[in-house]
Amino acid sequence: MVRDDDHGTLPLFETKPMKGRLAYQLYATSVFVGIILIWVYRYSHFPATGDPTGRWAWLIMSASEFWFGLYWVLSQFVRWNPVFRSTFKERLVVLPGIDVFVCTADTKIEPPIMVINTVLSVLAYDYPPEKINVYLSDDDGGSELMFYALLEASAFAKHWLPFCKKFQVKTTSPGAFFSNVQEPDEGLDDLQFSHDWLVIKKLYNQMQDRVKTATRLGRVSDETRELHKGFNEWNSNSASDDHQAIVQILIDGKNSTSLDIEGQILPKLVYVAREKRPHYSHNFKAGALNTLIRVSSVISNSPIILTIDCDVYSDNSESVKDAMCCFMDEENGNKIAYVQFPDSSHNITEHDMYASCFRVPNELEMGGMDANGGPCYIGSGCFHRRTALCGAQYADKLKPEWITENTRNEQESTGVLQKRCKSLASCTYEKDTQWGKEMGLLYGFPTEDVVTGLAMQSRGWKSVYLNPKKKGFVGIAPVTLLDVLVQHKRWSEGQFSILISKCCPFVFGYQKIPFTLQMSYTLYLLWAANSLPTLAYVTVPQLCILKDIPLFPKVSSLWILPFLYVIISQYIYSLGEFVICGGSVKGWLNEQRMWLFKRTTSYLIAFLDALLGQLGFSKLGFTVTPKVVDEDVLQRYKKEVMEFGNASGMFTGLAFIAILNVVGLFWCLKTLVMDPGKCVLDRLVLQVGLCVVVVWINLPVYEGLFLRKDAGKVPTSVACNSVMLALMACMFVLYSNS
Ligand SMILES: O=c1ccn([C@@H]2O[C@H](COP(=O)(O)OP(=O)(O)O[C@H]3O[C@H](CO)[C@@H](O)[C@H](O)[C@H]3O)[C@@H](O)[C@H]2O)c(=O)[nH]1
Ligand SMILES: [Mn+2]
Repeated sequence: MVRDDDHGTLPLFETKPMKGRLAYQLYATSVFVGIILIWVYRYSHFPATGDPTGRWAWLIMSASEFWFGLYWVLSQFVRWNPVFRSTFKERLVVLPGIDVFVCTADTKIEPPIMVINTVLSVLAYDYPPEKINVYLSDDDGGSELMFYALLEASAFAKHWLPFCKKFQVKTTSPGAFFSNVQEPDEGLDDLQFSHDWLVIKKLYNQMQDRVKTATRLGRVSDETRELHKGFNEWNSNSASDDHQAIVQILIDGKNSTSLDIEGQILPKLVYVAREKRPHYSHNFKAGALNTLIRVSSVISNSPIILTIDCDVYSDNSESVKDAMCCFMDEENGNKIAYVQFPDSSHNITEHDMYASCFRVPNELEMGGMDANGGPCYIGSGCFHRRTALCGAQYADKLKPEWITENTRNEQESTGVLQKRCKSLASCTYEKDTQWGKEMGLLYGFPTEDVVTGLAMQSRGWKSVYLNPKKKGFVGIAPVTLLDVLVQHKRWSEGQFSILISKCCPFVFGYQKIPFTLQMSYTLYLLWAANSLPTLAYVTVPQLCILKDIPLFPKVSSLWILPFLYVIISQYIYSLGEFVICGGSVKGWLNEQRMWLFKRTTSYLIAFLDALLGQLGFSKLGFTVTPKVVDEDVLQRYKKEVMEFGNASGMFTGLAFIAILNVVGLFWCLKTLVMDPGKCVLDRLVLQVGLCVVVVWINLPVYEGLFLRKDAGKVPTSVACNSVMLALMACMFVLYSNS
């Protein structure tokens, strides 16, 4: 650390509160008053007599609104007082070593060429190469494809790293770099750059062709297999769920083969495929990461660990230094367990049709969590303190050791070392140990990340959120509606099962983390629980229109005011918040649609699955999100045309709701025309308004149901089922007694 004689030690990062919070706090208080008035209205206007259907409906509406009110209160905890951090990289003097963990699981939906781009992007960090160690975990270890691709990457790195260094390239994923930076053609200064650019681009293309060809063929040629003895680890019996442990150090960082073309040392690069056997539970990504923690502890044992997914490349070569500023800060660094960067994607379309940007959480809510004790860990783009990740309690007095020793014996040959690592990657190694419980990533949840972050905070550590202008990490967002819904099912199920397990923030974090942080976590852990009230809100009032049962105050009643105030002001606020965070109005509308879609499908299934799981009836799974799709699907995605081309039950649910709301709207118009004396608009105005909003949100669904002809339309079977279900529900309500 820099010693400044006048000021003592200068801080390496600073924290700034968000401006204009008082105005927000006043506004939020007014909304809260509105919410209370709504609750009062529900309670005081309960229809004590009359139609039991009406009473049930009223009860359901009251419960839903009570829930939404409480959820709104929760959402204030991440909005009340967000903070933002910035770093002073130039003040850094000590640079600790770092181990980077990249996980991949399936060569079919996670193409090796994408994975090695991610690996190359971190190899080329603007950081001393002897301090970088990159580990790739291949959970598809039955095939040698990924190993082959990594071998190609290790050769290409010898050209790529000097190039990045020479021209201070920030986007160090070659694929992304060559698609962003077109060949420079002007200016004498650029002569050298143009020349090198062409040379490297050619090398990259050749490598890409070779890797893609092998991927397409699904195997590696015999000549290629001769190139490296590591290929001998695979034999004809290897299957992705049945193979021995494989550890191959591709770049050792010690000998003459670990130099780049300019004679500079290269970072270490290690391929790891943990042992897999049928009938053993492998604990998905959490298990993969724990294996890497152990293997890396023998080879490099760096004090800092970065975890990223195979599609998430580094887009800012300075992120390591940014993160180190937090850890190394004299005053506050000591208590930080992890530094989380936001999740962003490079394939988002203009208006973000599937709301994959997480705009408001990234730009605002994570800062709110940071103020409350630290952001949650979201799996990718997160730097950890090794000891904290391995289960250490935070201890005030303990000074961290930045220069750590690994257990590697200098005389030990690579072969012997690899063998030692293999035993750490075996199926049985974790038996009767604390791995997955007290040590490393926690097992038993589809969102191992969130629960592990919470565990670290509950051991007394803090975390920090860094969101510099130039994004640190960029991944791939799913490009079909079903993939998005399935991903959200995994997340919301994982989150909800944390809440109903012993890892709940109120139990796990009891007296360990601040109350405000417990509440912030709860906001996300309760995603799934939003499904029931939302489902009620888009079905019950609609069905009640058919029976002419009013569920909201009349236009002529003063009680309508709190409803209007809360609804309108919250919509305007949410739009404003979204736009300030960098979104468009259409993007916001898309977000509202996805919000409805997720709550009525993914979250509902997740809610039920999590409960069943808690009771021991359902087994844990992890559906890996596809990172590649067919060309015509991709074209539709680029044109922002929704993809329904799958006979999924989730789509039946969506279409059912869409149709029900149209029926409600028509019924109301029918009464208006045929029975003007009934004053439907006065009595049912909010209900009708609700139908209008839901219908409007669902316009793409009707299009997919009735108008489109392409392969992405709603399949006929889904359309028939949903229409039938909706009509049945209406009939049932219309012709039931009372
Ligand atoms: O058995 C498995 C399954 C997955 N993965 C890897 O885990 C990562 C995340 O999987 P993905 O399908 O891309 O899930 P996402 O929904 O995109 O991932 C988010 O959510 C996960 C938790 O649900 C976190 O682990 C991730 O970091 C976070 O980006 C990928 O690199 C996979 O290769 C494995 O290594 N082994
Ligand atoms: Mn992903």
